[in-house]
Amino acid sequence: MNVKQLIALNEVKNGHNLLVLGQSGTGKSHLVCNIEQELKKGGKTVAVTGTTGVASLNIGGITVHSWSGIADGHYSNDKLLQKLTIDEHFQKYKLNIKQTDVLILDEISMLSAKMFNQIEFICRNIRDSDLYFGGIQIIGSGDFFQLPPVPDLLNRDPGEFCFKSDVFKNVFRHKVVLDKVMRQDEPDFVKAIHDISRGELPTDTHNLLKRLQRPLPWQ
Ligand SMILES: Nc1ncnc2c1ncn2[C@@H]1O[C@H](COP(=O)(O)OP(=O)(O)OP(=O)(O)O)[C@@H](O)[C@H]1O
Repeated sequence: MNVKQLIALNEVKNGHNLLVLGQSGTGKSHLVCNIEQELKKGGKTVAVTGTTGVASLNIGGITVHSWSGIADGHYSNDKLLQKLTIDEHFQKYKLNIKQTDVLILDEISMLSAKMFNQIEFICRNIRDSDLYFGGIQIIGSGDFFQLPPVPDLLNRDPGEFCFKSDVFKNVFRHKVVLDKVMRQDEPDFVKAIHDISRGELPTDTHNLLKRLQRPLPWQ
């Protein structure tokens, strides 16, 4: 692992909630897998979750929706809590919440504020605690310049970024920004990805993209 990744791992080992940010290819998923292994070695129960099926598969986890029972978000907080308390079909989710020491939320940029708040609410209440997430250690990882949450108006979720939630600000007091792209080592290409992810197109990036233009094979 590189220096920033090691700093992040250390923060986690010290028991802090941690937000890991960094553009595409900076090694966020790589770090998450290492964190999982290290914590498991130390005897912790770690839940590795992502916000989409593909993101979860990438890190060998499950979606946070299937870990927690929030499904597509159509339950109110009280209804979901009631289901987790008395519905036998929800006991596996209740067990997840009760038994987990560390919850990893990968690709957190796609998790809406409403979903984030609901997960926090059920964890706190099921674990009967005053602490955020009922004291589960939370590791969020992602890049808010990548995909945003999908609005779900049917379930009254406008798709606000989770960082807009006050809970988010209080939960993530520790943050590490990974800044070394590990996936590519061509500086021009790395810079181009950085520019484009921020919606910018300076002349050098524009020229690089134009240089890559070629006719499609069937043209
Ligand atoms: N410390 C490291 N040493 C060697 N290879 C690394 C290291 N960290 C990451 N990598 C490699 O760099 C590549 C990109 O890493 P990774 O997929 O974790 O990035 P990411 O930030 O999650 O990217 P994205 O945001 O696109 O999902 C992977 O092939 C990974 O194995």
